[in-house]
Amino acid sequence: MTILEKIIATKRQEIQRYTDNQSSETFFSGKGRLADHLRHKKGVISEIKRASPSQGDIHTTVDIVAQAKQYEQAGAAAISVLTDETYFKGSIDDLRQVAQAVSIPVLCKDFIISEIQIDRAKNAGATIILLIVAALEKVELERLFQYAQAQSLEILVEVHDEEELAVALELDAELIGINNRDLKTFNVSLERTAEVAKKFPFGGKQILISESGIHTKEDAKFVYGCGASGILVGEALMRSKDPGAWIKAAIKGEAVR
Ligand SMILES: O=P(O)(O)OC[C@@H](O)[C@@H](O)c1c[nH]c2ccccc12
Repeated sequence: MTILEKIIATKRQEIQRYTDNQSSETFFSGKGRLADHLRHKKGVISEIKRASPSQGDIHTTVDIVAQAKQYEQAGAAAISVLTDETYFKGSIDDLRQVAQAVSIPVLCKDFIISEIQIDRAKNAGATIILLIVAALEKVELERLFQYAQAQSLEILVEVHDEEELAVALELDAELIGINNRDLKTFNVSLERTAEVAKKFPFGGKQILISESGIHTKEDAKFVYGCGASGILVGEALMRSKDPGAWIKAAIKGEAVR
């Protein structure tokens, strides 16, 4: 069993137990669209990530609201919040707190396999959800994609290779993330972005986001140079003493395509 299969199996059990789905209050309005931001300028999607299966604990005691506000003040394009409890030590309440505290788009970062999770993300204040091509059958992916669209959510479709990119393009996804980390082996290489970008239809409505393993300003520059409009950064920001400075430097280091 790969780690991805293990996470999905756990998720199937977890969603049976969700009880907090009744909230009708949303913090949706006025946050804007990530796609609109990234169409005009390069951006950093800054992540709240307490722990991960590959790194173990990263920063479990973090004040997530203070961290999110620092991201926003530094000019982050959006904030990503890990909501998986078992493997990432996150929670839907983390997302709710962050969504209330900031006025930029908020991504619910989880392994979504059911509409229940999409409702829950929206109720907590997410404006973007993640759908991982490698985690879903094509019919499920299509169904969840359409469901999220109908809820006016933005959808980041995550791919890892050319074949998965083709699936994302078939869906007509606007936000496409290339995960530099292979969720089956945990291997990380920024070359993934370079490789998959060769097949990316630049100039159309699709927006490329490079995800994972971006640690330095040079890394950011490299993937922006491959054509990424956005980068998704977790660990480097969670370990940084000054995440605001990191974000500003990454934006400044942008390479023009
Ligand atoms: O911490 P990193 O290497 O900067 O990575 C952030 C983000 O890309 C990563 O958390 C991620 C990308 N896709 C995912 C899917 C599920 C969980 C986590 C992820």
